[in-house]
Formats: sequence, structure tokens, C-alpha cells
Amino acid sequence: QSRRQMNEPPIASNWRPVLGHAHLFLAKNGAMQLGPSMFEGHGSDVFIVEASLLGQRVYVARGPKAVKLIMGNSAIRTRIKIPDESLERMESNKVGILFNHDLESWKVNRKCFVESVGRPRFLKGLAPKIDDLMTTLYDSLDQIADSGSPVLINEMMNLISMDCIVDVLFTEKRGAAATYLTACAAGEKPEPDELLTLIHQVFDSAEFYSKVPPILYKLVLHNEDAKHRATYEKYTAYVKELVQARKTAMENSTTDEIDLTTSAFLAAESCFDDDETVLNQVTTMVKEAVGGGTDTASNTMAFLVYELARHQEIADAICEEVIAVAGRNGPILHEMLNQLPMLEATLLEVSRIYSLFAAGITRHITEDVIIDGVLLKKDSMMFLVIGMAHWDASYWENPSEFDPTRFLEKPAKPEGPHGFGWNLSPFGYGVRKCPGQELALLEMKVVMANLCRRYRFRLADPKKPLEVKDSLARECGPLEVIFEHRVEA
Ligand code: HEM
Repeated sequence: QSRRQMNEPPIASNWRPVLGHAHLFLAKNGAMQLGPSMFEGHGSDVFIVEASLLGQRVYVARGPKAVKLIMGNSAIRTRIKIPDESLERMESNKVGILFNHDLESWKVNRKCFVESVGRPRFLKGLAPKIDDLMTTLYDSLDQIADSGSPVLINEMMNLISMDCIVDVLFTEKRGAAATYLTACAAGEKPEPDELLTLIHQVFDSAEFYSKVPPILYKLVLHNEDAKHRATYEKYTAYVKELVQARKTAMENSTTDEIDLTTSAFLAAESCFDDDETVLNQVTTMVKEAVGGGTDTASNTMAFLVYELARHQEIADAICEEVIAVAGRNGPILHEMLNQLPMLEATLLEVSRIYSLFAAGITRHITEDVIIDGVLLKKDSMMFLVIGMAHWDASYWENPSEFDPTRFLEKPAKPEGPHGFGWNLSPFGYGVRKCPGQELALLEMKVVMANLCRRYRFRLADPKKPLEVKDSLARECGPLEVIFEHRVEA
């Protein structure tokens, strides 16, 4: 420690032992995680420690200061560097935002993305579209409730969330959730959905290319490389075809409301001159919206159903507030969504407890920067362990207890991303925060308001522990839930 300048962060606890340079905390599933063990032995005032990953300097940051001072800092806004070859394989080199670490292209692409998602003409049609989609599920869900047979809620939410995102992107009604539930209602085994399977293969491929060094996949893992490249090609071809179809529809359209792809075209056309760049930009944006928007919302909702099945009083309170604003069968409209405080509190609480990105959000430090008197050196990696703030016992009362009532009243001095302090940031904060936050919250509110108003949830096997898988984001494993009618259908 003495060789270090006084204002550098202390060395991570698990850097000291024998291995010298392999300073990783390995999770049970073998995935690399830079988590709580890095801080062992350090006092609560230490919020950044230094470690090393394959010879590269890594800072690991935790707590409210990590959210407030680091996520919001423009010197720490690029993603960690993935080799250009891997980005090429992911078709993400300089075109997207999710994995893009080229600051200049990220800035333009991010502006386009934010402009597209935030356009009022797009937002206007969102709630009715998702509400319509939910009503198409009622017949099958009613039959399932009559039969008392369980549904795999993780699968169901996956399909609902994918249908929602495809519908808002392309105005295309795939009806994959309806097909799945119709098969369940008839007691048949549902066929796997082709698009969802493809999307999951894309996530696997993203994990492969962001974790495996190019030298390995070029020299050793030829078959894996070929398989993942084929996945990207298939996915891009699928999206490009739909994007082109929307372009034609857009040229002939006279309606006021638009879908997200059309909104993305308007944004891209204002940023780029040539047609090919516009088309590539929109295709990438759409691919990232599907990637960012499918599993995140679906897993949050699956975890939420699990908690509501264990806390009937909360589910009942949500049902009552939905009936109070929308009636027993009326549509759930955009303007009603801010009148559902218990549902909103429940979504925050499930996001806090299940922290989808608990293991870490990554950044690259582009210039020397001093944070709260601590010097962070340029060209280092940064892992922000947001889950640690979400579960901090010195801040949250009974942090592991599901208690949405903690979010029913805003503090006298609201601060932080959601007004409940800097210990809560499920969507990140600042320059790189999730651009899909509003869309995700809106989607989850409309879906959950519909389901909670009509059904009670019961766990098929209340003794079975919940299966949680940590991969790119936290996933809910197979979870059987029984639906029960609340009101006369
Ligand atoms: C429950 C749902 C969701 C959660 C919890 C979530 C959370 C997050 C988080 C924590 C980040 C990283 C922020 C950072 O690096 O500081 C992120 C980034 C991102 N999210 Fe989401 N997200 C959700 C839904 C969505 C949806 C619906 C979309 C698409 C419309 C989306 C698109 C993206 C994109 C494109 C990025 C990358 C932004 C960038 O790197 O500049 N997300 N999200």
C-alpha cells in the first residue's frame, strides 16, 4: 500500500492472495463477477477498490457515490473495450450504443435512440397497443384458470414482452404469447417460438464474443464462431426486412401515431445523409431495442408475479387501485398509469430486490479523473456494482424483505434517479442510463395492471426455491404459477 499515492483507491481484498494477478471473484456458475468479495475487510467509507483483470487495471465501485458521482460522469461514459473483431462479429462496431466504445459514434447513435424512443407521436399509441395485446390473452388465460393447471410464468412473460416490443417497433402483431397460452389451455405442449429462440441465441452470441478473445475463436473455436455469425446474419436479415417494410408503409401513411421504427427513421434521417447509413442505423437501433427490451422487462415481471403470489395483500391492493381508475373491464389508458401508486411501488421494489444488473455495469475511463478525492487513472476498466446499493442494510430497512410500501411516499427531499435516494438505480443514471426506461415502465404497468385486475397468482409448489440464473442480465428460471379468477369473465 505504501508504494501507492495516498489518493488512489485501496487494493481489492482478494487481490492479495497467492495468485497475484487473477483477482476475480468466481460465481458458482463459473461466470466472472466483480462483486462484494472485492470489498471484504474494507470499511463502509471505501466505495472504490482497485483490482486487475487479465493484467488490466479494474476499479470496482459500490454504493450511492458510485451512482451519483461515477454514472453521471462524462469521463467515464464509454463501455469497456471489446476487441474490434468481436464487435464486427456482433455487427456493433460504431453503429450501435449498447456495446459501442467509440465515443463520437456513440454520441450520435445515442441521440438518435433517445429521440426515437421519446417522440410523443410514438409514445401516444403505446399504452393502447399493449392493452389490446393483453385482451387477446384473456380467453386462454380464463381457460387455464378454469382448469387450475399451472403456467410457466417465465416463458409466458418472455413471450408477452417480445410481442409488446415487436408490436411497438413494427406494429406487427405476432401473437406468440396467445399461441403459447392457447396450447397450454388445450393441455398441449407449446412449440418453441422461432423469433424468441433466435433472440436468445443472439444473447448467447453476444456473451460469446464479449467474453472469448478473438484469437481463441479464430484459431480454436471455428464451429462456435460459425454458429454465432450465422445467428447474427439471420437476425439482421429478419430485422432489415421488417424495417424496409416499415419504410414503405411510412411513405404511404397518413396516421398521426407511429411505431418505434418509423420514429427511428425520422431521427436517423435528421442525423445522416445517405440512405444506406440511415437503413443500417435504424436496423441496429431496432436490434438493440429488441435486445434491451425483451428479457429485461420479462424477467422483472416474472419475479414480480412470484412476489405477488407470496404477498396476496399487495396483489389485492393493486387490483383495487386498477379497478378504481379503469373499472372492472375498461381499457387501461396512458393517463391512468400515474394513478397506480401501489403498482409503481411494487415495480420499484422488485427492481431493487432482483437487481437485473446486480453483478455490474461496465465502463471505460477515458481520462484521469478525480472522484470524491480519489484518483482514477485513464484507460482503466470500471465495474459499478449497483446491486450492493440496492441491498445495503445500513440504508434499507430489512433489505431482503419484499415491501413495496417503502416506496409509497416520496421522501421530503426527493433525490436520486427515482426520488428515493442514490441507493436505487435499476436503470442506471446519467449520461448512459437506460434509454428504454419509460417504455419498459409503461409496458410493465399495462401488462401487470391487466393481469392483477383479472387474476390471483398462486405458486404451484410454494416450497420450491426460486431459480435465478445470472447471465448478461439476471433471469428467472422455470416457475410454475396457477392463475385464479378474481372477477366474473
Ligand atoms: C425492466 C427493464 C429494463 C431494465 C431494468 C434496464 C436496465 C438497463 C441498465 C441498468 C442499463 C445500463 C445503463 C448504464 O450503462 O449506465 C441499460 C442500458 C440500455 N438499455 Fe435498458 N433496461 C430495461 C429495459 C429496456 C428497454 C425496454 C429498452 C429498449 C427500448 C432498453 C434499451 C437499452 C439500451 C439500448 C441500453 C444501452 C444504452 C447505452 O449503452 O448508451 N432497455 N438498461
